Amino acid sequence: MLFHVRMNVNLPTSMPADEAAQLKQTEKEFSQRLQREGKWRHLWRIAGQYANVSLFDVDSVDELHALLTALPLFPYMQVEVMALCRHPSSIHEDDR
Ligand SMILES: O=C(O)CC1=CCC(=O)O1
Repeated sequence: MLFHVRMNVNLPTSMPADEAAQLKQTEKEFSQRLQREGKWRHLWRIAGQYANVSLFDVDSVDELHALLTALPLFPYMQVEVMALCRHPSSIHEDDR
């Protein structure tokens, strides 16, 4: 199942710089593991914003929820999810 996910990150300005850097590093390692596993298919920065657009390929909504809520930055994110299905005109066989 494919999901388009937008994540807006809002770290508190009061957070110490070393704590923010550690969180971002842990987030990076977590997301790169999921990318290598094929669960996090694409990850793009939204230009000019501390936000990303991602494509997840998971087995269920429950799995997506578990992955998103396990993100180290999750407590500081606003997350929007759109479920995707195959477009009849798509030429990409893996669009499902
Ligand atoms: O920087 C972000 O957009 C938040 C994030 C998600 C995965 C990652 O490595 O950083």
